[in-house]
Amino acid sequence: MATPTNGRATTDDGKPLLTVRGVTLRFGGLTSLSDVDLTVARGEILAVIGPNGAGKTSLFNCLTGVYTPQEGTIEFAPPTAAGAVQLVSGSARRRRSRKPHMVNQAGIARTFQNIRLFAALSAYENVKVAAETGQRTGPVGAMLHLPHARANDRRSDATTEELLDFVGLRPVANELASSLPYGVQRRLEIARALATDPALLLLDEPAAGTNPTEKRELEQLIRQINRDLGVTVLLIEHDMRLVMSVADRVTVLSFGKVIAHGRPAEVQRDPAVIEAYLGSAEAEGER
Ligand SMILES: Nc1ncnc2c1ncn2[C@@H]1O[C@H](COP(=O)(O)OP(=O)(O)OP(=O)(O)O)[C@@H](O)[C@H]1O
Repeated sequence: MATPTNGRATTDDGKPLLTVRGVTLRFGGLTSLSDVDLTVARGEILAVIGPNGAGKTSLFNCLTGVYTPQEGTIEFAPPTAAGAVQLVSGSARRRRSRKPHMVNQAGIARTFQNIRLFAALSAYENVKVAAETGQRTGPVGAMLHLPHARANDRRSDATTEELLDFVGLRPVANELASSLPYGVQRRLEIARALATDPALLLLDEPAAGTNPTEKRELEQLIRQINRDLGVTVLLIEHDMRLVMSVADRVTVLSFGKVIAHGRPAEVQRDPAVIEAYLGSAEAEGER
């Protein structure tokens, strides 16, 4: 594979990779995120948890340029970049936010709560399309089979094959994405995100809809991505067993606010966290 290099574990692991400061996102009268501060350190696995509607996906959408928060800044500092990249910046009157493809070029890749694969393409093609996005071959170069276009094509093939091996999907490389079982599609989506060589991987509920065996395999895969590829992981997940087992640190959101932050065991016994989850369970029961 054109081995991921952006996030390779380095001696400066622990320095901030992503810094979110004072982010507030409103939809009309509804405040989805309220003055959120969060730091993801290079090399770690950070989980963001919280009851339904707490603002977790909104946060991912702010990080990836889908939404522009009305307040706050987001800074990304991958080890390979000369300086920090401002993903969200600007004054109250003039907000600036990088577009999703620019966020990806900067070194952030994501998966989605509802899987978004190219259903009519094979598993192989899904990953290869992503591997090609980072390359500079234009349509004319590709059409004329120019030498650099052929070299890029070979590189994309190598990356695709190695990533499919990495996630254990080489045997289904030629199957249509839509024909694969749900848990396999989730792994494929992760391989596709990794093909863009990210320093930071955002996983939005990767265990949703998977069975217990797939959950265990996913847990292992997240660890391998972090340890073997040196990719920092920011994870949204409802499955507490998975969160408690893979996360180095956990941030808890409730009604758009950060209510707790720390090591998994600390967060688990934090009264504010217990209250937030109990409250949401009671509200569910009342429906
Ligand atoms: N595009 C939007 N327009 C209006 N409101 C929105 C929009 N996106 C999110 N919201 C609202 O923002 C709040 C937070 O939603 P969000 O999806 O971020 O929560 P979540 O923590 O990811 O929830 P879940 O765990 O159920 O996925 C909710 O009240 C939601 O209805």
